[in-house]
Amino acid sequence: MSVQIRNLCKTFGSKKVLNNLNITLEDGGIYCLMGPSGMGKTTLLRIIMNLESKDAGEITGIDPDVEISSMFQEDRILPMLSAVANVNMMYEKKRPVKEIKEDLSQILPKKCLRQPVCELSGGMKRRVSLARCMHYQGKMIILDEPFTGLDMATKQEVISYILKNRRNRILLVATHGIEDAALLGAEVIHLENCQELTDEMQAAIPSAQEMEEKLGGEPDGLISSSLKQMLMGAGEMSVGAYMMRHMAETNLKLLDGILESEWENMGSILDGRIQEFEAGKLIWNIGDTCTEFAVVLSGMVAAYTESLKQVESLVAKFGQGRCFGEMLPLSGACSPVKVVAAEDSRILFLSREKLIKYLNSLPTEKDGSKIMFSMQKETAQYLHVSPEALSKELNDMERKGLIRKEENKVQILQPELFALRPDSGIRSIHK
Ligand SMILES: Nc1ncnc2c1ncn2[C@@H]1O[C@H](COP(=O)(O)OP(=O)(O)OP(=O)(O)O)[C@@H](O)[C@H]1O
Repeated sequence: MSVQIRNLCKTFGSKKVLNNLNITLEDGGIYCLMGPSGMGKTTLLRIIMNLESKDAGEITGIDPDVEISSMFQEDRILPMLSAVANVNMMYEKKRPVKEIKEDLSQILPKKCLRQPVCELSGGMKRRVSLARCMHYQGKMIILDEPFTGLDMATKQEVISYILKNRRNRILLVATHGIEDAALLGAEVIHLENCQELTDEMQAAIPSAQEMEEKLGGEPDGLISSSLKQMLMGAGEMSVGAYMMRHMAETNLKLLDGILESEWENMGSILDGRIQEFEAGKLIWNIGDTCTEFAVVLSGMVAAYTESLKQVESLVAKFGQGRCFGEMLPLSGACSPVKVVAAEDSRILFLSREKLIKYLNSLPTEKDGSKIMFSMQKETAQYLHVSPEALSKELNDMERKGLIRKEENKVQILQPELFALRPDSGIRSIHK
C-alpha cells in the first residue's frame, strides 16, 4: 500500500512551514526530497516519523512507530561502542559478529570496525549511522542528508550499499544534490511543487534567474523524470559510460566465479598481455574501438567521460580484480570514456575474440549475450523503469529530436536541456 500525505500543514509560531502539502510515495519507490534550505524537508520527515506534531492533514499507509527506519542529520550512534556493536543493537537476537563485519566492510575500512565509533572520522560515523538504519526492518527508509562529508567515490560505494540492502522498501532521501537522485535512480520531489505556497514561502525560493545563474541553465520539463535524472546525472555520457558507472556501483564482475589466482593464467589461455601503467597514464581514449577486455591486476584506474563543453567527469573507479569496459569489447563498440591509471597499475588485456569463444564455452548463464541482456534489465531496474518503458522513453526522446540513438550510444542533441549544476558531482576532475 502506498504512503499518502494529504493536506499537511505545519506552522512554527507565525511561520508557515508546510501548507496543504500532498505527496504519494508508491510501494517500493525511491524518492529524493529536494527544496531550498529552510523549506521544511526535515520538518516533513519528522512529521512522517511522528517526531513532530502536524497542525492539519493526514498521513496514511505507514505505522511510524514500527515501520520506519531512519537516519537523522546528526549521527545517533553510541560513541563508546564499536561500529559492529552499534549495528548489532538493532537486533533483539544478536547476529554473529562475523556477519555484521562482512556487511560493514562494504562501506568502512575493516580495521576500524571494532574501534569505539567516537574515534572515527565524521564521514565514517555517517556510514555507521546509515548501516544501523539499513539493518532495521520496516516498510520505509528515511535518510536525512546521508551523504554529507562523503567524497564522490565513497558516496558511490554508499549508494551501492543502500540499493543493495533496500529490499524494495520505500526509500525517501532528503538531499541538496541533484546527482544524488541520478545515482539513486530516484524520483525527485520538489517540496515547493507539492503545496500551496504562501508569499513568504515564495520569497524564500530562488527566482528562475537566480537558479539559472546558480545552475547554469535550468533543465526543461519535457522528459520524464527518471530518464532526465539519468541523463543529468550522466551529463552527456553515453549509455555505455552510464552502464560502466552502474557496474562500478553494483560491483558486477564478469569474471565472477573464476578464482583470482586464475586470472593471470587466463592471460595465457586467452592470448592476454599484461601491461604496466604509471599513475596518470592514459589506458583508453574516448573513441578508441575496444577489442580487448581489461582486468585490473593491481592498482586503480579511473574512467572519465567528456561533455560537449570539454568538461571531464569521473564516471567510476575500478580497483584490483575489477574488469572495466566489459560491455565494450563484447559489443565491439567504441569507448565512450577515457580510462586513466589513477595509481601505478598492472592491467591484463584479454583478446575479445578469444574471450567471446571462452564465454560461449561456459555454462549458459555465463554466456556473453545473456550477460548483456541482464545488464539492460539491471539498468532499467536501477532507473526504476521497466525495460520496455526505458526503450519507449528513448524512442520518444528521439522523435522529439532530443537525442539520436546509435547502436550502443545515445547522443544528446540538445545538451542545454541536460545542463548540470556547476557544483554537482559531475565536474572537472582530471586535466
Ligand atoms: N522546532 C522548531 N521551532 C521553530 N522553528 C522551526 C523548528 N524546526 C524548524 N523550524 C523552522 O522551520 C523551517 C524549516 O526547517 P527545516 O529544518 O525543516 O528545513 P530544511 O528544508 O530541512 O532545511 P535544510 O535544507 O537547511 O536542512 C525553518 O525556517 C526552521 O527555522
